[in-house]
Amino acid sequence: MSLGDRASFCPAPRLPAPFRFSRKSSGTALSASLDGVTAAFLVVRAALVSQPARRFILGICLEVMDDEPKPATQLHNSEPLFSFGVIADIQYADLEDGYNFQRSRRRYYRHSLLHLQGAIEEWNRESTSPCCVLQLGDLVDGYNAQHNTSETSLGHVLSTFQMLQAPVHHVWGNHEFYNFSRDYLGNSKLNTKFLQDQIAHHPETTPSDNYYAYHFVPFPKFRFILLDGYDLSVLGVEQSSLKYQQSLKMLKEHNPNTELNSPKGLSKPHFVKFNGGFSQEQLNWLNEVLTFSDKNQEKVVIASHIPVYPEASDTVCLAWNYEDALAVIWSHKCVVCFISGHTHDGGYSEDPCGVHHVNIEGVIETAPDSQAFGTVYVYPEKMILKGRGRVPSRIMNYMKDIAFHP
Ligand SMILES: Nc1ncnc2c1ncn2[C@@H]1O[C@H](COP(=O)(O)OP(=O)(O)O)[C@@H](O)[C@H]1O
Repeated sequence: MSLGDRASFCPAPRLPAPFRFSRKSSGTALSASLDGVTAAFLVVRAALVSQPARRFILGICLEVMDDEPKPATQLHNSEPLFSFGVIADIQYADLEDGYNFQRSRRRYYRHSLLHLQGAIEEWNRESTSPCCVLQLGDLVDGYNAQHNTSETSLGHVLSTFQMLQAPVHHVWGNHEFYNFSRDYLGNSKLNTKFLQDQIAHHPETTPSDNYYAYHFVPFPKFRFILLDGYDLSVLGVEQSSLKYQQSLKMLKEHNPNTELNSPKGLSKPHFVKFNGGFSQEQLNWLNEVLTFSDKNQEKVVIASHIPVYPEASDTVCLAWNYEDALAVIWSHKCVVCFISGHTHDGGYSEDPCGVHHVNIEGVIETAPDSQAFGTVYVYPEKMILKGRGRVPSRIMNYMKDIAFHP
């Protein structure tokens, strides 16, 4: 990546002094205060130091600019090639407001449907219609199962989605599995695999039916990949199945707690029942698709319910084998961003290989007077996420140099 790419978004005179930077939008991670002189020094230094350090320093500068949501008009004034919508963790249930497990965040079960409706109305009003919407999982809340309202609630959410003038791609989250079995989901409207694209003469890029993942091309040279973060999971699968047994073994090896949803005392707190992982079979498939995308000089967007990059997420929310997913992603140069949900608090970080990890703030924990969704505008040299409400706007530049091989 040339200095020019980053520096155009990080001019020294615009750096506030002192300023605060954060690796996570929740503000719970690395943060520091630097004065303006130090900031200017860092920018100059960035041109001189090694590539990884340069990326890190310039990444900080970019994040400083990204901390405040900005209107899209201030970010870019030419027409995008295309755009797409993102929304996460709607978790609808016809229930009074409640709280998360720690009782630290209010959950607006009923209002989440109105938030979705508001998002759809805005996407439909956009001058450039989004080519699609990525629904990042947890569409209906697990409480529906206890109230016998799983199908009714799913029906309400899906009929709301029918107002959308663009196709929606559904990712599956843990709350899908609290309500439905994997077999049920596969036969439901939440299975949007029929929207996948096939790559002629490359059968290795066709996903197997053992996991719910696929890829599609919304615009020439741009490929979107939906991943199944509950491919290895004890949720939604028959206890007699081999996958259940393997998943339970993996979970228990890292989590000795009686309550497997509890991360208490764990050195790897993401080994909890409400997370899951990627099978080697799915990772091999991902590797084949990314290999094709590299050769075909494509830019790739990956969508998953569960995040894979610790700096951008609450560590308790990461995929069990997030390191394996990162190793595949980092061995290719085509991936621009990894967009996920699950954390509800959101988060962002650019990793050392220039992949932007974006966790979209959850609708379910969004107060009625706010919003939580976004539109990503795709340009030849970058993507710009225009966040609404508590979703911050982000600039995601493309890497121009070769892939980093860990
Ligand atoms: N620290 C914890 N200890 C025990 N159970 C937990 C803990 N955190 C979450 N859970 C349980 O895990 C499940 C998923 O938690 P929830 O907060 O609903 O997930 P999500 O963030 O996906 O909405 C719920 O049944 C919840 O009660």
